[in-house]
Amino acid sequence: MSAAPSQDSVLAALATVDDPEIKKPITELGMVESVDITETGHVTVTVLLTISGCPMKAQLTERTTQAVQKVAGVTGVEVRLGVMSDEQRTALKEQLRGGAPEREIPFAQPGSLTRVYAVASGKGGVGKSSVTVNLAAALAEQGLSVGVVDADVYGFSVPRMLGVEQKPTQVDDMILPPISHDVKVISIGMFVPGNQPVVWRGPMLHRALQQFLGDVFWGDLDVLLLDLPPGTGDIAISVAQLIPGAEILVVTTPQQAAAEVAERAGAIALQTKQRVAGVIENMSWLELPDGSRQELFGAGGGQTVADSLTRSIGAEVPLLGQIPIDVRLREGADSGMPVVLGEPTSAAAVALRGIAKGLGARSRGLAGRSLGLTPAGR
Ligand SMILES: Nc1ncnc2c1ncn2[C@@H]1O[C@H](COP(=O)(O)OP(=O)(O)OP(=O)(O)O)[C@@H](O)[C@H]1O
Repeated sequence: MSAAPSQDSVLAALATVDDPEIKKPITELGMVESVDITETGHVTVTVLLTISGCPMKAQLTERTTQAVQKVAGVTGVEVRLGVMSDEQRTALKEQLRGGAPEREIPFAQPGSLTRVYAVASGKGGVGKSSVTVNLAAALAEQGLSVGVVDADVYGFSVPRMLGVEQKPTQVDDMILPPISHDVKVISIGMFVPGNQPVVWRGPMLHRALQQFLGDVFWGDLDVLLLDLPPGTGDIAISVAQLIPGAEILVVTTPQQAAAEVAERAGAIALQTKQRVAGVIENMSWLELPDGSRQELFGAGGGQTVADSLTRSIGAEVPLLGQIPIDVRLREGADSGMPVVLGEPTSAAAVALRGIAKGLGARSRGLAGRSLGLTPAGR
């Protein structure tokens, strides 16, 4: 019988295993808590995860097992997963940053001229993503430099709607976003394999958003649109923390029930002290062949939300536009060609371009911002 393997040989094998997310050896990250080796060569490794909801558990366990199995004298491997304490996590974060300050988010800097719009809705399926991609494409068509962050982690659909198939390119620690229809796009969907659901919790979502904003090379953007998940969840609060100057665009349907929920999504601005740029009503009516309008989802929801937000926030929240139901909008979303570009004369495209024109015409915000100039003669 061969001799039992040494701790060192097992640790050397473990040093070849990367954390699937951070891509650094798990030994360097302090994720190996203990290695127990019996006389018969059975190895038990305890690996600490940063959070309990880590989506890569199975992958990490498999790779760790494989690495240790290769060590001479190992007769069996068991990998146990634990979770780091807050102190261990803080130490890890500091180690990863190497003492450097957290990467700055350009849009949160006092001199930033980029207008950031967080597109929110109360309910899912009201057309938030469709509105986001069409506004982005229309703004880019106006000649503005536009970026979109698909932060709708549970229903990321922006890449498909913009026809983006390529992955972002990584240069050192910088991520270059793919560009489609002149719009720079980044989505959580580009970082999960296949069509897997994202099961991340608040802190991980916050970190992902922070990376999308700080590590992605956006260049000098005129407008950045963020497609938020429906509701009033963690991401909306993260946006408020990371880019306090982001303005909120609320999307609703005309339906009263949808409007009430949309109002709550908009009212979060009260707590986060953000500005609500306006309300967009989608699926307002269906135009019939005789030119008459059928109001499938009722009427008035958009105006109701705008009025009630105006009252609760105490500042004018306008209804920016009404977008009719248009099968060409849906077809464009499915084929990756936004309706504003593919069918620019359709009623939905005209309405969307009208809203984009209003948003694009607003000057890049300078009011109250430092120009970084020093008076001459000082
Ligand atoms: N005005 C419209 N006319 C026709 N179809 C529309 C319209 N607006 C949206 N749709 C379609 O409705 C569906 C839902 O839209 P979308 O995915 O944009 O909604 P969402 O609010 O972003 O949903 P989720 O929150 O679930 O991501 C899509 O199939 C889209 O093509």
